[in-house]
Amino acid sequence: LPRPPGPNRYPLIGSLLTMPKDDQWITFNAWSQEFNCDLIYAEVLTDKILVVNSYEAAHELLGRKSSPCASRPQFTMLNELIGWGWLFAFMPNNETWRRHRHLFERELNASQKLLYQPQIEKCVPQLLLQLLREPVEYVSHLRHLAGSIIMLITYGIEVLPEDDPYIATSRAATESLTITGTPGNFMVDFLPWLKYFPAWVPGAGFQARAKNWRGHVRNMIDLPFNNSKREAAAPGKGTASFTSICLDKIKPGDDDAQQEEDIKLVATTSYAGGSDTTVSALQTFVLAMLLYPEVQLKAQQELDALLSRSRLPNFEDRDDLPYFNALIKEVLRWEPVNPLGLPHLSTKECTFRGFHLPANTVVLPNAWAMSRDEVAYPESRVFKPERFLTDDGKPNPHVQDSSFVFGFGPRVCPGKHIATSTLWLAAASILCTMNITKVCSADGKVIEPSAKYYGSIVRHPEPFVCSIKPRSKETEELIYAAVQSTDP
Ligand code: HEM
Repeated sequence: LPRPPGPNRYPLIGSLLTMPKDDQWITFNAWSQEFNCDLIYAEVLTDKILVVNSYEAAHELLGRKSSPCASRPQFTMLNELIGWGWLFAFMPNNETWRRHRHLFERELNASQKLLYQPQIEKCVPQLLLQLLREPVEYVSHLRHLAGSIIMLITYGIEVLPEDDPYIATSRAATESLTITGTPGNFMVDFLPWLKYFPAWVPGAGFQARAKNWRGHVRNMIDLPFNNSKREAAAPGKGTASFTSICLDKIKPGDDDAQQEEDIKLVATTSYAGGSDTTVSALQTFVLAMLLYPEVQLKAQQELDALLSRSRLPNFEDRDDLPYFNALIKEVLRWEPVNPLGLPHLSTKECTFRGFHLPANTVVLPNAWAMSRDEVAYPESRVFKPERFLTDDGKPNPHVQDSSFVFGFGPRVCPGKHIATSTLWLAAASILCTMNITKVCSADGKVIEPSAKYYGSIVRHPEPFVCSIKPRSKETEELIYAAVQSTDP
């Protein structure tokens, strides 16, 4: 059987010269249309790559429990030299991955709301207060929110409002994910034998950078866990968290050290997987509100009708806000956080839709292409929550929702409930109390955001200015009251 269509291949280098360097998901989607096939196959040096450009194909190939593509490719810089290979998001489909994933899902699944919703409700009022005091720094506040929620859920640690050491360490470590996750940044990923070159050899500067990041990653793994363990051991102290609950469940006589190491590494995975991604979605929410004031107003009217501006929203209100729920789905669809998802790897050769896929093919689900499917989402570039609703404003079961942005099958994002809950409550609370509007320059011209994105493994909007102000004196009072009640 043939391989799927793709760019021209040359001996030895394959399609190296035709592979796009930036915004690859756009070129892959364009190739898919050119070849009239939602599967695109390319070879680059020794790597085999399959890009899946439609939801249907991704669901069929990756969505099954027994999918042959449930492993992950190993990148020398990321996994080996920096040490991220310890985190289950980057592990191959092996016994340790299964153990770690099971641990995460056992404690943080959709029905364990009590382990994450109260924490989110506790942290969101702090975000509102920070936005009130220093609106210009809204991106830092969103980062702080995402970090503080995950630290509370995983370790029971309440971080400092500013300059928190845990958040600083984790940010220094996760910075390496953004840089090493961009294909082509490190030659050692294409020529793994370069890893044997010592740091002093010209061209081996990557070794020094890896060593520096390795230190941050080790601190990120050890520091919060050790403190959380100490807190949990003190009688009557410590908030129940993923770590404390898992430590309590260690059965005496089992391999305690191994189990403790598992808990420690799974806890770190939550921060690595959940902080930057959630921030990106929150930034997209702010951008959409800035560009679509009529959507903002409509969501505020729905919130006001339910809450009468007399209290902040909470998770009990979820079923009563269909327009706002559609808005959250649209935030995730409009500009997918991970445009190419996370790479999967096929572990055996297989046949799919009449094509032959060799073993060890890297499979990239093109979430960006899925979000631009004009049949599923007409006028896909426009931010339009109504697309998820029927004419009478109810959720439309016939429209594919935006859950594809969380990936597929056995590797689907296990943090998606925490992510959507965080996005939901933060966005609802902001809309309830604040207006997001464009600002004018000194000469009176409205400053438009570029609405462009940067990054590859996780994308963020380019920095943009906006005004975030309380909607009224009453909504300002609501914020102070909420902060008081969560942190008397
Ligand atoms: C809007 C926010 C988020 C988005 C868009 C997102 C998206 C994704 C995607 C696309 C994957 C890869 C799925 C696949 O390979 O098919 C993934 C994996 C993962 N995510 Fe998320 N995620 C988000 C938030 C979170 C949060 C808050 C956590 C943790 C609390 C988390 C933890 C993980 C983990 C541990 C994996 C690896 C799963 C595995 O390899 O088995 N994510 N996420």
